[in-house]
Amino acid sequence: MSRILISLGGNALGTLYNDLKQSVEIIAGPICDLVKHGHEVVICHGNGPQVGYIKSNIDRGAKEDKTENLPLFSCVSMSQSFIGAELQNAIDNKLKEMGLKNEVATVVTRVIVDKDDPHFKNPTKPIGAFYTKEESEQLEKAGKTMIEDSGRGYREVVASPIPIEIVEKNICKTLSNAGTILIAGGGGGIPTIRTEEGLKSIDAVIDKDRTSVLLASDTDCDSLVILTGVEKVSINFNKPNQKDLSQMTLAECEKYIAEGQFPEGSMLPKIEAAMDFVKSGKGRKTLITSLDKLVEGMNGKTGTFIVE
Ligand SMILES: Nc1ncnc2c1ncn2[C@@H]1O[C@H](COP(=O)(O)OP(=O)(O)O)[C@@H](O)[C@H]1O
Ligand SMILES: NC(=O)OP(=O)(O)O
Repeated sequence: MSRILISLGGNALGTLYNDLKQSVEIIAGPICDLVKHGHEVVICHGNGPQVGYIKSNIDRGAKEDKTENLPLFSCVSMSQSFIGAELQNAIDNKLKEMGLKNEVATVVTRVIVDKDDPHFKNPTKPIGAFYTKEESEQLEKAGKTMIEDSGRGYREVVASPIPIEIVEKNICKTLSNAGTILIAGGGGGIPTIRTEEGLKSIDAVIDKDRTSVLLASDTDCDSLVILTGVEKVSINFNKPNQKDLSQMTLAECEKYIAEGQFPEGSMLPKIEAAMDFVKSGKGRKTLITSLDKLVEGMNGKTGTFIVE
């Protein structure tokens, strides 16, 4: 039996509400299967598309309907409860169907960051919708920072500081030790700084793969599985000479990072998180694969394993 941290990609969960509904259904079965076979599961999910949509709807409402505007960190909190609740429904229903008595809970999670983190000055986290080049140029003129995102179109990017500490780490450990299927650190957690007046949330979107490594350590997970939009990590991604990889050692990861094989706003944080997890304990591996390949990947039949 092992305790597995499953990190679910925000883009892999789907950009639209119906995509999200379908994705949570796809993933609920294999997660409950793991539980049935005696494993314990901790889930961390992304929120890139969802937090962008929440923020732009709130911005539009504030402009057109005279409703109040809300900070980005509030939108991160909303994305945690919104995605968490969808996951809880899908997992709960599957648990009942399989005759399992485990419970599932989402913890609203704040994550400490450094207010002087240089990432605040250099936005790298893509959020919201994908735009054409022309639309992106218009949005840049309106003050947004835009990037080209892995051949999928142009997206707004926001600051993504490095997560330092999960505020609710003891609660997460207690719930996990009690056999609860835990959903925490959603959207990378609500970015929060320590000030003389106390804790204060701050506008940014933390990378959930980096937060997953902290959560895995806080809840004593022995495996990390990163589920995203591709079955395998590649070199020369999206080029005619693309090569899909079944395994990468830490040394190979370093080499490919130095070659610029992994973009900052998408695959790079996953590889760096995977490497951090592998380094955190002897014999640890990280699996990166797609949402629908969790079982095959866990059986060693597909995906990319990052190993020592
Ligand atoms: N070298 C690479 N190998 C595989 N996928 C890559 C690579 N470089 C960029 N990508 C892209 O990165 C995506 C994963 O990043 P992203 O969509 O941000 O993740 P998430 O699913 O966590 O939201 C993949 O679906 C793929 O489109
Ligand atoms: N917060 C975060 O990492 O989201 P994505 O998984 O959508 O990039």
